[in-house]
Amino acid sequence: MPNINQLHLHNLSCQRGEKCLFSGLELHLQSGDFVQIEGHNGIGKTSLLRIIAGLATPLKGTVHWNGEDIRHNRETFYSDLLYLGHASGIKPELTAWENLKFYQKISASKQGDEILWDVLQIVGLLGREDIVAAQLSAGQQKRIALARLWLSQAPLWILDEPFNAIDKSGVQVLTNLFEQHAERNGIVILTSHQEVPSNQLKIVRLEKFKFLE
Ligand SMILES: Nc1ncnc2c1ncn2[C@@H]1O[C@H](COP(=O)(O)OP(=O)(O)OP(=O)(O)O)[C@@H](O)[C@H]1O
Repeated sequence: MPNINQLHLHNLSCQRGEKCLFSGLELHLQSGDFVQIEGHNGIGKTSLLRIIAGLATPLKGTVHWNGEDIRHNRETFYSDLLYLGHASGIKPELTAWENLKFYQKISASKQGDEILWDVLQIVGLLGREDIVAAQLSAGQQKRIALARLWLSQAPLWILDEPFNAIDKSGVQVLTNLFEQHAERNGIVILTSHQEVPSNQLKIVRLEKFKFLE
């Protein structure tokens, strides 16, 4: 039986510029949770994801991963985390294949090339693997970035708008992957401006924690 992973956000407040966006945010998540952070444009969804990923500092509060404050335990936390932000993080001068190979190398994966072909097929880029990313469409570039999800061993996935530029069938394939990841002891936290076709999804409404002046 694998250990249960736990993420605990305690009393989080966030300030951007002069403005306090949210305060007193409490959230306990554990393996099996597939969560969407919801709220209107500008409420602070990206800011919250960046705080959870340790990329931004909250005004107040803490993020604990498996009982440890992420500020005191960065190495373990980052090896357990896959964060995909708005920017795709792919290298435009490399081909789709080279981008995946590069990711495989930096994540010290022991998997061989075979899985890269499988993943290229799943994300619909087989046959386009030799084209440099800069010459692919926005949706195809996004698919290269998302292909990392199939190569990742990290239990915690934090995904900012993973469905942007992705067509309807792609949204379904990704949603199925997120459900499977949660079922396999993982945690998925995402934002999305489109509906997520899953009945396993839990919604966290950021309005509930909006800072009222
Ligand atoms: N670098 C920055 N400096 C100051 N304020 C910022 C900065 N980046 C964002 N903000 C402000 O912080 C607020 C929250 O931005 P954030 O991107 O977290 O919102 P969001 O809920 O993800 O929005 P969207 O749905 O439009 O993606 C916005 O009002 C924005 O103007």
